[in-house]
Amino acid sequence: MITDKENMAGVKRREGVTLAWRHLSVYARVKNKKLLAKSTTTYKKIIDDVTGIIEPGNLVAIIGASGAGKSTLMGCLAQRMSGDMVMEGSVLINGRQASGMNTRGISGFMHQEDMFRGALTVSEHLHFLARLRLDRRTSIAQRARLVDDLLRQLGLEHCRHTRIGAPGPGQRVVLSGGERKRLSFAGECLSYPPLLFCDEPTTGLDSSSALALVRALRAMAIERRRTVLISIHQPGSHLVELFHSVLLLSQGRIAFMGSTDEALAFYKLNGFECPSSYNPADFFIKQLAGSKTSLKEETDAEKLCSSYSQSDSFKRVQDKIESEIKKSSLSTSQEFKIELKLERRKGPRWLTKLFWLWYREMLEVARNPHVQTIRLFHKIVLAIVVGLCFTGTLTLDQKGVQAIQGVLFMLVTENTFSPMYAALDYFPHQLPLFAREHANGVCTRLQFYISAIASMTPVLTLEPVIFIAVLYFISGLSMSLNAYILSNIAVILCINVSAACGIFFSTVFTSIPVAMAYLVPFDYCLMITSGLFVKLSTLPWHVSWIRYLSWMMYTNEALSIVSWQQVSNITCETHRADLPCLNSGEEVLEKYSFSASNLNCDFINLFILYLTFHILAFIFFFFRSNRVS
Ligand SMILES: Nc1ncnc2c1ncn2[C@@H]1O[C@H](COP(=O)(O)OP(=O)(O)OP(=O)(O)O)[C@@H](O)[C@H]1O
Repeated sequence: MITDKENMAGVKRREGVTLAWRHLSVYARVKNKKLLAKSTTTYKKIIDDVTGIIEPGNLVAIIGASGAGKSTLMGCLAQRMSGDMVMEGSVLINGRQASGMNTRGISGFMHQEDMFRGALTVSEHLHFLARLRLDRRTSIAQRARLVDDLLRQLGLEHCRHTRIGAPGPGQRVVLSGGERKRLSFAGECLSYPPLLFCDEPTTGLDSSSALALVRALRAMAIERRRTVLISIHQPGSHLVELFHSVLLLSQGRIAFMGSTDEALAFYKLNGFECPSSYNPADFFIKQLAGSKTSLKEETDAEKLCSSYSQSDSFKRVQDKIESEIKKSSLSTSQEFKIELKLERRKGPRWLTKLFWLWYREMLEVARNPHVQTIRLFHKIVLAIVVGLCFTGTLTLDQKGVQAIQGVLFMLVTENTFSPMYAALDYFPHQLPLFAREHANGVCTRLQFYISAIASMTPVLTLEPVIFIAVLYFISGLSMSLNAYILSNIAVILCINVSAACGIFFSTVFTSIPVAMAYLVPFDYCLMITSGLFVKLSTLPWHVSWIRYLSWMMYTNEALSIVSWQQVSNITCETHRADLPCLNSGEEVLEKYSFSASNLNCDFINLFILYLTFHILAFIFFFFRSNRVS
């Protein structure tokens, strides 16, 4: 077993915390959207005036039928409620009002549905979590030992180098359900938090895996004096024996809280005797899920809840809470912080976290090479097809002017639309996992956002470089080295602005189809004002401002300038004076309302658009992730 000394270098052993809650009610905010009238909000009561206490060294199980409110109560106690929930009453840690920051700082939360980055191996997942969550003074050797010990203790050693895998279409799940649960538990055990919440940890496990997991939880509670609260559907009798206490929940109310024997005695007192051959948990749930026989009559569950609120067991709970509050009033808030070891904890440095988050994202990109390979293959094939269409047409005469502008426009469109639509999926897809990691203190919103963008940038740089190289080579477009480099910079900026715009739309709208519905007309406006279809100086005043938002226009102008500014003689095939003839690159630029002096401005404007889209996207991401978490 790993000792606390090894776990947190320099940090003294934690004494454990007492979690209590008084008159706690939780409501779900339900918005009733109406088509033509103002939408209204109603509140649905999910947890109804509950009071309870859990002391250190105890493993307590919330037992109740499906929909009883187990997950909601646990989320509320752990201060990890979803944004549409409202809480009333108080949650106390060591007798003091718990704040979200304090609770999350000292607790771990194992969710009902596990979520991982499927491309990582079991060992990598734990190593990353250790780097992102443990005290910065934990040495590399200590971290490695901690991970090794956890893998051994939880029977995950045989799959330490196995990829976790991900469920879903086109994905492969490699770890079994039980291994995923144990891995999820291992992640929470890394820092051995004084408070551990596990929402349905045994769901989907066979009885022996469930037993092993609950035994590990019990051992953690006893040996390390941790406070462990789990919710469980229908535990087998061999599991019930392992709980120090059960919290029986029915429709958001507590029907009993205490040891299993006390619960059986309480039930008996209320006229419900558990047959000796029965699993107590099944018996409890059977009564809790009982239905009304008439409108006036109380259900068995309601009777039990009312009886419990008058019982001696409930009074004892109240007395314990009172005594906790009294004890806490004797200490100062500084002493409280010291008690929780909050002030001594030194999390990883901001930039260190950012680096590991970025590294993890890059590993995911590298581990999914087929996605990148398909994208690169698509680019190369398209560049070849476009290049072949223009072969032999890119001459310095009147027909060549149109062909060269066509090639340049292809560069713009190909590096605008596909990256923009591809980016729409990224944040909605990552948001649930981010919300969990954020609540567990793994990363801040800004760290997550920057690491995600930084991991996309290498691909968004490589793709246009390859596309331009193949297209220019096949089509035979000749230009100076300087012009070639500037073209690359313009197109790299273009693709990154497009992706930033896609990300912005994906953070504003909750669904991808809705985002697409708004993005398509926006694209058309940008394309029409890009300079190819209509002379910009002739645009009517009410739409002419759109071109200032059009990165397609800036890129088109920059590419046109670098391609034409050095050209001084364009052949005029016709000698008829009444037909227009472009004699120089300057005249070509003039035809499209472009000016050679705008080159630097185009680059700067592209960069400003890149920053603006990301800043706006981050603001929307901030508020949206708030709602999710
Ligand atoms: N955001 C919400 N809006 C409206 N109702 C909600 C919301 N979240 C939960 N509920 C309702 O609250 C009740 C309790 O839900 P909760 O998930 O806490 O139950 P549970 O006991 O954990 O169920 P299970 O064992 O099936 O996971 C359910 O009836 C559920 O439909």
